[in-house]
Amino acid sequence: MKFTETSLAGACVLEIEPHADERGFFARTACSTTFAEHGLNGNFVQQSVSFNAHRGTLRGLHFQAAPHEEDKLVRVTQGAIFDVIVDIRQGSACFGQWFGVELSARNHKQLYIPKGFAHGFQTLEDNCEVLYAMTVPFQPGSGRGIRWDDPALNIAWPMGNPAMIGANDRDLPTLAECQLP
Ligand SMILES: Cc1cn([C@H]2C[C@H](O)[C@@H](COP(=O)(O)OP(=O)(O)O[C@H]3O[C@@H](C)C(=O)[C@@H](O)[C@H]3O)O2)c(=O)[nH]c1=O
Repeated sequence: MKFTETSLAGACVLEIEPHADERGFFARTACSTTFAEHGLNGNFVQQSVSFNAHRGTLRGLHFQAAPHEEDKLVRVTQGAIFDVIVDIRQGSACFGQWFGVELSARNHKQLYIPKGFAHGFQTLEDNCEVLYAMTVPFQPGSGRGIRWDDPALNIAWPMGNPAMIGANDRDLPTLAECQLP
């Protein structure tokens, strides 16, 4: 696996190193030992899938409140998304900054998102399937969000206004209005 740190310290883009032959290829997508060597937590306790029928669908920006903050590893098994993280670590030099990367079934890239980040994505195609691995179990009631169009964040969503967005994501607070972990 190739690890590339993003502009937001601690968050990494991971690329596979395929062993190719006439059948196709084999590649490791996660390894707790290798992750630890890069300062990442690879001890995932849950995995979930998100299916999105329509291009332009937006989910986010989400995080879990303390003490349930989670590290996440995100990848796409069908279609393509623009995946976004926002640094919400109080005292961080990058607080309030965002980073985005295209994750697709074709490029096999993954985004490692440490605790202290809000996360969201916009689908770039119809029928996108997104896989998440998390280091902390889902805690009903601890989910928090920041509005996708917070002017202070100024995220350049590639498809513009969401073609679809969940009811819970329509009226989220801005980062400045949020109670942070
Ligand atoms: C996130 C989550 C939700 N659920 C349930 C709660 C709810 O009834 C239903 C749908 O949940 P949501 O509407 O919150 O799903 P969604 O809006 O897709 O939430 C996800 O958004 C992206 C951006 C993330 O980063 C994820 O961590 C997660 O927050 O699934 C679980 O059972 N386990 C989970 O881990």
